[in-house]
Amino acid sequence: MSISKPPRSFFKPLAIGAPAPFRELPTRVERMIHFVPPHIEKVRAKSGDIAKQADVVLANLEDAIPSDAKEAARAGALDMAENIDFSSTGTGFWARVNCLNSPWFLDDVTELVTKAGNKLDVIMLPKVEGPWDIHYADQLIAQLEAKASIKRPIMLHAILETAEGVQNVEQICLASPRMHGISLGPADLAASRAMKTTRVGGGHPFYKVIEDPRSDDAPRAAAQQDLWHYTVSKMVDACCTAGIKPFYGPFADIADVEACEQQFRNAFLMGCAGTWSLHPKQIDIAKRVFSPDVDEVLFAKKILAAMPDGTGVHMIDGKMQDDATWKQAKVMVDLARQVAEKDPDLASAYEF
Ligand SMILES: CC(=O)SCCNC(=O)CCNC(=O)[C@H](O)C(C)(C)COP(=O)(O)OP(=O)(O)OC[C@H]1O[C@@H](n2cnc3c(N)ncnc32)[C@H](O)[C@@H]1OP(=O)(O)O
Ligand SMILES: O=CC(=O)O
Ligand SMILES: [Mg+2]
Repeated sequence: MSISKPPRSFFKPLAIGAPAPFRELPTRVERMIHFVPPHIEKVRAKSGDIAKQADVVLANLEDAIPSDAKEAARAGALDMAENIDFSSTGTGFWARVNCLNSPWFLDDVTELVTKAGNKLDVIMLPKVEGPWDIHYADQLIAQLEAKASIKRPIMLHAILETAEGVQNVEQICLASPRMHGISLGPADLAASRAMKTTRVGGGHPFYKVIEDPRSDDAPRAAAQQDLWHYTVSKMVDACCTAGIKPFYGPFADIADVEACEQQFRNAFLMGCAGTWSLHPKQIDIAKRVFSPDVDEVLFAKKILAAMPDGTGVHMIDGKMQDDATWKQAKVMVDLARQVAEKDPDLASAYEF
């Protein structure tokens, strides 16, 4: 016997008076989720300007906030909700709460939902291990939404950062209509898996493939491989099956902008919708990488124009096109249209 909810119940609010969950995710460009440490007044003061540049601004209450600054960070997040105008730029406002087994989770969620619930788009939930974590947070948020008469449902975004979470990622994605997406958490995940790296995201010089021995005894060529390929692939498939969005997570070598850009680009090509930015200079990198390439968009537009009903076979610039490549082109052009609405320069480059 199945223990999943009957289809008619899946979209019912979990508390009387709570808003009904979204049936479709709101259409939003979310190329980067910019992390702000809200307990630092100087940085918080800049987050109004950051909100004009970033697609999403997130008040971080979890890791990177010292335990004696947790209350200050929570108060800072409420201050951001009250004093920053996110709506005029269509910028998302998110908060990363402390994890479920911490002493701060309950107060984080209670205060955020009851005091800032009409401003908050998404709660990011760290260290999610299975669908049971989502069910608990889902029910609690619904009760608080009802109590505070919140008008629109607050979504949930899980971080994939434990071996158990990776094992259960499909059920996590399908656990609730409140789910917005999943981000890869390579630091906690590396620790959970006992991976032998101190890096946060990106490659590792010791994780590589080398060419066969050479007859001239010359040094053998080697190329670093992607430590995160398996997890990102699994996350993308699980998210797309559930109709939610996959994201890359943090890249902590702030000075190495080239490696950051490459890690972001790999994630973009594999299907991720966006990434995290930890430092202002990562915002522009993410914007560049997660906006589709102009030449690819122009080529995709040619495919759509050549096959108005999306069927048949055509040759364009020497390349075979058919119903499948039409769908690939549509992914590219649909995203370009969304990006173009936010970015007039790209709108003209994409020739909309
Ligand atoms: C594994 C994980 O969980 S990752 C998620 C948790 N980690 C985080 O959220 C980290 C967020 N980022 C930060 O705290 C900081 O960027 C740090 C600690 C990484 C680096 O900070 P700094 O050494 O101060 O960086 P730097 O000196 O280059 O900063 C340049 C300017 O940008 C500002 N700045 C730095 N980070 C941010 C940020 N995230 N948002 C807004 N402004 C920022 C600084 O205040 C500074 O401003 P100023 O020139 O007016 O003084
Ligand atoms: O929270 C993020 C991580 O990499 O851990
Ligand atoms: Mg983490």
